[in-house]
Amino acid sequence: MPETKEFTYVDVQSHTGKKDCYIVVHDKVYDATKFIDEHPGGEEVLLDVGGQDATEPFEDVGHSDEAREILDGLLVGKLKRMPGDPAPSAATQAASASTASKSDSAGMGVGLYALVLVGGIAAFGAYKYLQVKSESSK
Ligand code: HEM
Repeated sequence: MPETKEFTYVDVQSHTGKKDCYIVVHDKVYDATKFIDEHPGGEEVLLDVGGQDATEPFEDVGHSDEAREILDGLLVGKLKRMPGDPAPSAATQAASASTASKSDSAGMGVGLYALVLVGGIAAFGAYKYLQVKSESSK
């Protein structure tokens, strides 16, 4: 069962060559060796991330489902994080940070609507109040 095989970051880091290239995406370890020559995005980019966490560059490209299927086929195991490893969660964090900022701006949008709504209600209230006042002063 290849999925259950665990690699430390140090294990992965030793597979950086064109004939032996492991990459990490979302904490899973993939043997990209066979795919290097076939990669539509070129072999350079894969060699660049050989032995490293490629979650961020992989996701940045917006790879298709087909690309993800190919990736699944290259799975050799999962990453076992050790204390002191470069935190590839930085990539995950960056990804979640951008999601967070996206939801933040969504929150802003909702806040803006709420503001317009509250402003509208206040204006309507003021209008009614003035109307009643002018009625009573007649
Ligand atoms: C083993 C991991 C990877 C697999 C299986 C893979 C697979 C693919 C596939 C199938 C495509 C064709 C378009 C698509 O279906 O989305 C593609 C395009 C591309 N990939 Fe990857 N990719 C991998 C890793 C990476 C990484 C780490 C980068 C880093 C920058 C990268 C950069 C690109 C680029 C720039 C394209 C666009 C090429 C073009 O449209 O001219 N890929 N990849």
